[in-house]
Amino acid sequence: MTKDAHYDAQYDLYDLETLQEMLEKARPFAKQGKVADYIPELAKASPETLGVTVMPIGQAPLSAGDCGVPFTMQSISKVFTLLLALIDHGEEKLFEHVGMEPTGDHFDSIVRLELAEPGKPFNPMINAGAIAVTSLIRGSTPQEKTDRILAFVRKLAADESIAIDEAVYRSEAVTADRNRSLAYFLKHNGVIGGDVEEHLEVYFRQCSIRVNCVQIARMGMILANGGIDPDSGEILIPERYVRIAKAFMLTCGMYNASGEFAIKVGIPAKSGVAGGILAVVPGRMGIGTISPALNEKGNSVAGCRILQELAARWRLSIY
Ligand SMILES: NC(=O)CC[C@H](N)C(=O)O
Repeated sequence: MTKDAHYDAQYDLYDLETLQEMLEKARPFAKQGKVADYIPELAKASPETLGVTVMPIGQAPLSAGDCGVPFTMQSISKVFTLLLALIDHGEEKLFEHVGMEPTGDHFDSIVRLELAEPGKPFNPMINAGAIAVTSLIRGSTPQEKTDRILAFVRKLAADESIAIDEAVYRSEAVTADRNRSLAYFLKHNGVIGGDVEEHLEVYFRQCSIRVNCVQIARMGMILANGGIDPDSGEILIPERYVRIAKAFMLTCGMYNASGEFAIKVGIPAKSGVAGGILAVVPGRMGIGTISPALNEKGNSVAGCRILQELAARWRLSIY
């Protein structure tokens, strides 16, 4: 682990009391947000749910609040399909289909697909870019592709019990006119090939993978550790691809609030509309938070707040 001039060993002592205190400080902020309802099944989530897990590399995890409550990954899954597509094809091929720049637009925006030539989505963290990335995942059927994504997620989380929430999957699949529009537009532009409905099926299923804070904290911890499982020493992801994923999380992971998040928190993170956030403190820890009430940009209000409090207390910012 590299330590900068401001670093102090005391920050390696992550204590449960601080975590609980930060969670309680963030709790009132949930009232400022609203649970997503454009996917009807997500509207059933309780806005009161609030949980956090911190998993330092090589140390026991610390959890506070509702860290065991399940939620669907939604856009957090975009980080892992990006990694799998990189493993499947390498970066040269991947970047033929998706760009490297933030957009400043909402996560499901379509506007730049027409305005920017040649219609390539700006980055893999917005819906259009993620659908393009998912279309690249190897496998001969949607089932096979989904199984590979699920196996990858289970391996990183070290939890074979992780499964797809079928109710959320169905709910999204029947209400996804906007994502369908994006996908067909991408096909028209030649960014994706093959059967659009099959790509969408895989995309909706990856978004519906059911996790909890402990599981996403472990996935974040693997990214924090450069792709190596500290328990087994196994390389789960090539380091170069982890760097690409972290760079995208930092610049685009919180969509058009990524700049604000970099200033207030300062660590790579990815949010999802079910209210989860996966955060990575390079060389130190993975963090998972859940609080379903979102701000207008689609990020969990209390989740961002917990991360902001923890970053200030434990000096987590990478800057
Ligand atoms: N921001 C998100 O989490 C979006 C994911 C959601 N499944 C969608 O495609 O709309």
